[in-house]
Amino acid sequence: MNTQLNTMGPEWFEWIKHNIQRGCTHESIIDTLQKTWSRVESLNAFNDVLNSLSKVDFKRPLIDTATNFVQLPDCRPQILFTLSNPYIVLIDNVLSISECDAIVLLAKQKGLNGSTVVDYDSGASVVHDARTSSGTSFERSENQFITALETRLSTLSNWPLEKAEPIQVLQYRDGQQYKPHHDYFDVTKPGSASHLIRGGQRVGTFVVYLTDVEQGGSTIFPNLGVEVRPRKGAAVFFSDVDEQGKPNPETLHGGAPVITGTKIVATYWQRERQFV
Ligand SMILES: O=C(O)CCC(=O)C(=O)O
Ligand SMILES: [Fe+2]
Repeated sequence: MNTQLNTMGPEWFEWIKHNIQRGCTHESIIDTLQKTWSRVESLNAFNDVLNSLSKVDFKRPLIDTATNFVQLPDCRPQILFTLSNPYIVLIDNVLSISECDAIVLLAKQKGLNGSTVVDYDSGASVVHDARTSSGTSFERSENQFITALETRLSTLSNWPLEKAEPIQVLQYRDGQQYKPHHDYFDVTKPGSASHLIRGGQRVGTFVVYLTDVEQGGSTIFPNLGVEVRPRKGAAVFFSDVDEQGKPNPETLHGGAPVITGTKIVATYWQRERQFV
């Protein structure tokens, strides 16, 4: 590890770029960097170079909203609302009522535990009063309902399911909420590096409503004055990044407290690259 007060000079960035382009494994590049630099310095530099390479022709998940319905092989979701910047789309009939019930049942059978948030400094998952829901996560293609949901969301947004995190199910009741936050990782925070290395930035978020809620529980976008009320089987999608791939602070959003009823959602976060 580097003990002098050096910062990584441009020759290191060139070296990383050269090695990525000649096909070295990411692990081997990071291992070599760590012989001279700390883990966080190494991961940050590596992520910076990888990002600068992928931004040349940046693409993000997008939903085809040319027509009001999207014909998928096994269902026909309906577009109800769009906003261009930040890019938000509200889609109804992503899941049928019985599919919602099946996913809720499967999630409850697994057991719902206190939700966590990412600690900015360490990157660890920690329980925090900003997020009081409970939840569980499914492995990719864990069962027929999860596979159907992942396939629909990836087809709808033209983004392969390999570039997404496994689906999580969250439950909120009696005042539980998720205070406004961003889903993207703050690249200036040391705790982000260990997340970014697993597939790059979060570029798309789906929140799929698995229950109707009597009162409260909206997905809120405080900077936009937009509030999406939960509707069983519907989903809200938003791009966490702008057209250039830069994290978009206007995507600030939260889950408002549930006042009456139970809100259960499935979340699906999409990454720049394959999620590992
Ligand atoms: O519950 C919601 O409406 C939003 C959930 C959310 O923002 C998240 O899980 O990151
Ligand atoms: Fe979120």
